[in-house]
Amino acid sequence: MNDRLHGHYLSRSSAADLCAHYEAGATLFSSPGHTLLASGKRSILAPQSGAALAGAAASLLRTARRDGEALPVMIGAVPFLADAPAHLFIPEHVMMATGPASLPAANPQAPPPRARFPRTIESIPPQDRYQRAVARAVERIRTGQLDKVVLSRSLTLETEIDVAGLLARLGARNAHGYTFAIDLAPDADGRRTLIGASPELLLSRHGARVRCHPLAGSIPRSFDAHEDQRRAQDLLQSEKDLHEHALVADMVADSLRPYCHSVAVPAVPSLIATPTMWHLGSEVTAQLNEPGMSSLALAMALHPTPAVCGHPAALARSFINEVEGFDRGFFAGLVGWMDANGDGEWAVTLRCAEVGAHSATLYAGAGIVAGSDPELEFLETSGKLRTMLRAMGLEAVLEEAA
Ligand SMILES: C=C(O[C@H]1C=CC=C(C(=O)O)[C@@H]1O)C(=O)O
Repeated sequence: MNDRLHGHYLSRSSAADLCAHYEAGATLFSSPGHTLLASGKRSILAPQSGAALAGAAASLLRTARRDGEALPVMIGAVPFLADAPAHLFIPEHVMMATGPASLPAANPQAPPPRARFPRTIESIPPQDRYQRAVARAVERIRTGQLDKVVLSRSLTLETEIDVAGLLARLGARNAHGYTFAIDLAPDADGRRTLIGASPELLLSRHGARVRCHPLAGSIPRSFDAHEDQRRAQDLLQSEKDLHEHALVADMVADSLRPYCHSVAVPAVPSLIATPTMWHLGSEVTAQLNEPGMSSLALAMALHPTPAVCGHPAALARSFINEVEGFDRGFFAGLVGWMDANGDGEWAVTLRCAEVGAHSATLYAGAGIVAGSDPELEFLETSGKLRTMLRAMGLEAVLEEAA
């Protein structure tokens, strides 16, 4: 972020202060580098197709600047599907601090909150249908019709969620990731919040410096330290996971090349740990050719990567549409912010839920390649759902949902 932003527009709070001041209706985005707390909506971007989104966002930021806003920032979420409406806005007030929004007072080892068990749990698709869809995907991949597809599932819980408490716990447990709570347009039932803790940076741009950190290839963690290490080492050597990962890292690098030079991809991926999962990750760096290409424009050029859709993308998207059985909405899209210079950070919208007044819908997916095992892929999605369920104090929901 532009250093001038520290000067006037944004106050000098600590990231922990900002997280502590979050209340339902505000918007917070936190990365390892920056935390932004926004309130009010000065202007909301009108619905746009994916191709027109970045241009319209830049133009709204220019208008805000012309109207006297010294350093406007746009924040919000873009859905998985290019033709579904994004929710991006310029807030009335933004406070920004350096560093992630982990609350020192919130101990990651502390017992989870005592939550009331949901009145109903709806799993779409249920386990048997999810596993059949994986088996069908594997067959298509083996016959050469697809290389990879990401199949996901959703879990809708009828329950009331304390969004501020949930955000504080997510921030405390995922300080290395991207924690967010985006106030969405309310529906007939009231306020809706997109909340989560994603481990995956789609793209950041600061001046000419561009960074992406694609993840793909995963295994759930174990409470047993020895077993946990064994799983991590297996993942690093798994041919299936290395192939699944390479499809994403190569595609990210190829998508940057028309706009960037010095695109660097590590020769081998490294291990990335979240409290519930091990992942393979590659930090891709590049230098931007055209200063006019904003972080959102670049992010949209990458989206959807094979970490959330598949390869080839159009075929994977139509297979997802055929078999998943629910609307992904903002899940597997992007979430983040951008300033009027085009600098910004966009994370992949993962390990998240859309929370309404009386229900929450959680999402998780897994990348399917030729070597995928349907039951292991289902267990992988359960591991990913644990990020949200553990912070909600509702891990027991997984047994019920299976
Ligand atoms: C689709 C998800 O994860 C993606 C990101 C990291 C690893 C993934 C995997 O190994 O399948 C997925 O591609 C999710 O968390 O719901």
